[in-house]
Amino acid sequence: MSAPGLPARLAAAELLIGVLSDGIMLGDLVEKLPRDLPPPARARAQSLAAMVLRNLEPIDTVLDQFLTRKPPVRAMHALRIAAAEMLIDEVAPHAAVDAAVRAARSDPKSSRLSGLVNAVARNISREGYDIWAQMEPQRLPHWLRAPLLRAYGEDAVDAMERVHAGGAPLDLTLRGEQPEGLEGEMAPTGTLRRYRSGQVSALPGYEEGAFWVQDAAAALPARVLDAKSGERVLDLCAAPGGKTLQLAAAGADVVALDISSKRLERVRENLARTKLTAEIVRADAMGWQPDAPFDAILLDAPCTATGTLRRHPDLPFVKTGEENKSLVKLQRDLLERAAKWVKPGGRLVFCTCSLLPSEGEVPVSRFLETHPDWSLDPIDATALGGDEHWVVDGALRLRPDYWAEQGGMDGFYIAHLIKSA
Ligand SMILES: C[S@@+](CC[C@H](N)C(=O)[O-])C[C@H]1O[C@@H](n2cnc3c(N)ncnc32)[C@H](O)[C@@H]1O
Repeated sequence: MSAPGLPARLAAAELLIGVLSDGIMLGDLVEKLPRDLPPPARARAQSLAAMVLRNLEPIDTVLDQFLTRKPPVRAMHALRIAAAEMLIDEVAPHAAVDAAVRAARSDPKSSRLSGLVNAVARNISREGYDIWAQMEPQRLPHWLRAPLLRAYGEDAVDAMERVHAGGAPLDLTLRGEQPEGLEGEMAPTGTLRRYRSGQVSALPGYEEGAFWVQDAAAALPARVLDAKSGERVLDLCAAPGGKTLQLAAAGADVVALDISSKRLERVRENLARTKLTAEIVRADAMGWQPDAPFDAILLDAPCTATGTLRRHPDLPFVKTGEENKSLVKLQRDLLERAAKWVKPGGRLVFCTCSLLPSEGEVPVSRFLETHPDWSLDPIDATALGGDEHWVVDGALRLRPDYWAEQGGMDGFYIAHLIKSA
């Protein structure tokens, strides 16, 4: 693979500064990159920054061998990016070293350090590979590692950390047939998985709306709900809309509700591109009331998103775990409200892309204890193309280390609840 152009490298360094120094999420930073940065350079910048964040701890350990003290931030990021390119992305060493030196020189704040960047990057190209081979994957932050150790044990957490280091493939949900020229590996659950990154909007079938980006695990809640043609279904907390599209593609009469106008724009764009329809409602679910009850509700509640670290390696650097408390209350309140909007005999899927039991198993079991008119319908994972061991106490407990050899999957908790008739 050749080294990316200078603009992509400089943009990657800006992204790293935004996450590590300013505590801003990558997604928000990418939106603010210069408009004239071409899409391929934008995509490359994002993937370089993500690669560094996923492996920051081991990359810095390698760099420590060649640095007597930490250089200023821009030179440090030039070196981190060069190390990631050489040691992880298999970029030819001379190209990565040259690009790092050019990046350092191009900025007045780091140009006087270009000699140091050159020397250290060359050292990595000679000796870094052997050191890298000894490195353990980056550890999760304590606020997350501790509850995951309690929930899943050390081997599972180690396995999750190994998968996090490798990032995520591109997963696509197909609207219908696989478009001609769109290559990928069909996962047993029906997701098309691509191992090469790149610009999604340039893929065959994108313009025609033949697919949308959605992690294999994130595609399962709508399949569990199994909406039928003509059913009135509420997608509660819908944006950016992957599940809305699935429900609409199944022929359901979908109301897609979310509090965020900005995120609902993405739902509108996705619906327009895929030529699917849904009624969009911008509202706070805590104050909204439907005109009539629904046959089924899919509640994808806001959560810590700790199941998505393969795709969001910035999260451990930006979040502290403090968010969990208010989210847990919101999840409980949303479930309580949504339950009232389901017809007798109707169904509700509650899911979160969290690995924390406090955002999955706990609220659902409390809900069932206090609502005798509701019961848990045990999920048959094999009918979805999954494995039996994904089911714990009748619900799907998906983990990033499942399908580890194929790039893993998002962590998700998915429960199927039925209201008595
Ligand atoms: C996990 S995301 C939903 C992802 C979406 N279901 C999908 O598949 O693309 C959670 C969503 O909940 C929304 N949200 C948070 N609080 C809300 C509230 N009080 N009422 C409605 N939506 C809310 C957020 O704006 C966010 O879009």
